[in-house]
Amino acid sequence: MAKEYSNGNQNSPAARTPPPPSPLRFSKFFQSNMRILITGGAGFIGSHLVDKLMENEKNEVIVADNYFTGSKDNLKKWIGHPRFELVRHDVTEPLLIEVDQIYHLACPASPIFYKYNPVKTTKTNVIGTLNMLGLAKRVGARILLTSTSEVYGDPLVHPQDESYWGNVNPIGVRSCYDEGKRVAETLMFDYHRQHGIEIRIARIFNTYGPRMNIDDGRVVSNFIAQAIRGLVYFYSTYAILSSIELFSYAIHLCSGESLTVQAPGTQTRSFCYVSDMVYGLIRLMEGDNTGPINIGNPGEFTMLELAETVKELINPEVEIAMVENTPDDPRQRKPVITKANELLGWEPKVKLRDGLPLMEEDFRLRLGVARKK
Ligand SMILES: NC(=O)c1ccc[n+]([C@@H]2O[C@H](COP(=O)([O-])OP(=O)(O)OC[C@H]3O[C@@H](n4cnc5c(N)ncnc54)[C@H](O)[C@@H]3O)[C@@H](O)[C@H]2O)c1
Ligand SMILES: O=C(O)[C@H]1O[C@H](OP(=O)(O)OP(=O)(O)OC[C@H]2O[C@@H](n3ccc(=O)[nH]c3=O)[C@H](O)[C@@H]2O)[C@H](O)[C@@H](O)[C@@H]1O
Repeated sequence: MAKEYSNGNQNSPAARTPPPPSPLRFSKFFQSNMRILITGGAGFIGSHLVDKLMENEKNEVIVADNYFTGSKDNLKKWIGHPRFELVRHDVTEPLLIEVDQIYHLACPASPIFYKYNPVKTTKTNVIGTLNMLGLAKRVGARILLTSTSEVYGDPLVHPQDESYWGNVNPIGVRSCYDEGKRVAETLMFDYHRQHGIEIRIARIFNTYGPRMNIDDGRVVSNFIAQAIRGLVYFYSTYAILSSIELFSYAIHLCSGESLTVQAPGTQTRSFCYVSDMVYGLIRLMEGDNTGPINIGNPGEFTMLELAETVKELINPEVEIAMVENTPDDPRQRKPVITKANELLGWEPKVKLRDGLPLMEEDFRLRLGVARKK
């Protein structure tokens, strides 16, 4: 029987019937494993999601990624595993594959990277999402889109709940990402209403943790790398010139890296640790709600507060420098997570002060800088 959808195309009830799952699922000899596609699975959040989903022996995980901002390194522990496959694939091209669930993450997330080739970013969000919805429709898979708090733009409502429609510049340098994700959300709901596709939309707020690209450009990864690199210079100089400490310190101040706070520094963000995020995404995929649902940590910090916290926890010697900002930078951002709480039973567990040191360990390892004894 045709399923009823509140905003569906009333002229075509047949079009609203969800597509049947692949007949393979009912085959006598077919394994009952859940086949899960993660687009963008070689990236920061995607690779943590892979780790979590691979813990369940009933899951087969397939990653499709073009490695623009992701890396095989993030998945090296799974390469060769019988329940894991890695495909070099650009989502702007169609993908023929048989799966039960699709976590659609593919899209550069750091402003530096999504602004690098804005036309490609829009294509990834629009054509890429269209292709993944086409795949979901063909095989009857459930699809989750990782949308973003950037759909709220420079919000005039604070904090932001899901009913807020946002304040987005449609022609600015960030629009390829913000408007791209907004169209991606539109496509998700139109496929849901028109074709009965099972959809889930997560609006992710700034997420941080191990495996972020060191030169990613996002604020937490920048500050941690800058704090550690500041130390390298200080400690190596200190080691060579230990008898003239003052001279060494002066060189450090002149040449070491500073924490680059983009002006005015009073803009706020809310930072969610990656394990909390992954848990939220899985809860959303497994639950009954389409969303959109905010997933983020409501703890709100100015960028100056974040810099002070990184300085205190990682390198009390590092300087904080005020630098020029980029256009259209949102001035405030904090999620209302009542929906996630009530509908998914989800809330974040890791506080910023606990998450930053976990990330520091990973950055030290990759930068080759041990903590000073
Ligand atoms: N990290 C955050 O704070 C945050 C916040 C809001 C939304 N999100 C969303 O979550 C998702 C993952 O973000 P992330 O922080 O892990 O970013 P990331 O850049 O580390 O990962 C994105 C992945 O997508 C891949 N990719 C990019 N374009 C592609 C294409 N055309 N075809 C195939 N693969 C492609 C990249 O190579 C990379 O592996 C993105 O959709 C992003 O918009 C992230
Ligand atoms: O959570 C989200 O929805 C979005 O958040 C981020 O976008 P943004 O908040 O601009 O992230 P950052 O580049 O980390 O910037 C955060 C703030 O830090 C500031 N910043 C950034 C870098 C830096 O070195 N110093 C600094 O002060 C920026 O001006 C900005 O105000 C992500 O990069 C997007 O992918 C994501 O969709």
